[in-house]
Amino acid sequence: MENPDAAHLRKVEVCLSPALFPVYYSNKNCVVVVIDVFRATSAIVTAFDNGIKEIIPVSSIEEAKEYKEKGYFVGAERKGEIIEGFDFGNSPFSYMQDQLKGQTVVLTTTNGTKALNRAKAADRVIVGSFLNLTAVINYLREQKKDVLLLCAGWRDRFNMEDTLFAGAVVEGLIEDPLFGNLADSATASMHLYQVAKDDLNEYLKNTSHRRRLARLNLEKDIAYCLQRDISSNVPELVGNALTVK
Ligand SMILES: O=C(O)[C@H](CS(=O)(=O)O)OP(=O)(O)O
Ligand SMILES: [Mg+2]
Repeated sequence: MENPDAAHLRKVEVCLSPALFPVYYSNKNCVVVVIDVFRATSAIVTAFDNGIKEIIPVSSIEEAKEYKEKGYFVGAERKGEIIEGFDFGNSPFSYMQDQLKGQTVVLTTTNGTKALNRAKAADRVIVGSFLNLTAVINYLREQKKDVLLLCAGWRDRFNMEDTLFAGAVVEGLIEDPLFGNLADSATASMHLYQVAKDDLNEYLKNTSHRRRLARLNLEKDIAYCLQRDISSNVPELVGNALTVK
């Protein structure tokens, strides 16, 4: 493909924490990719792979309780653990159950669902994880819009795993010269991914979230979430619910 006119190049930016969400992307003709690799967005992608109809992300435990009282299946997690009284937390393995096929599920998590709600103001909001990496890149290349990769991070702070995924998407996007307007955050994330990509598991061994989940005996979840391209689903926020086409 020929190099497009510089004036028409698409912007690609990485937002390293929901607290830094740039106003520029609110109500704008762009795609926001919400990223919470450990574990919310990996669980969401897995849920759709298992035939769940839709997921309603909510920020607070109170909202989740209201849905629970109405009879919905509700996943609720804080600090890596299932909140008492709910059906499950945010382990991808919880979303592989047959009883969830065709169902609406409500989800609240420490970081991921908050980032999703923060992104709502944008024109299009999709969900990314290593599980659907190439599907996300292909979606963005088809849309040809500006791209914001929003890392859920941890409690409004930077984390490594979400930034690495953002870097992987940037690396995939720049094969198309249209995506030639990279913010410094996009270039830095891509360079980080290029250092880590041959052994993500090893590179992430001494990171904060990894230590937190390892303490909770969630190594199996980590190994699952670091698989690349096992899903072709790209969940998209339509109204207040995530669905797939
Ligand atoms: O369980 C997770 O994966 C995390 C919990 S923690 O607060 O980072 O320990 O939640 P998430 O919202 O999926 O980042
Ligand atoms: Mg996380």
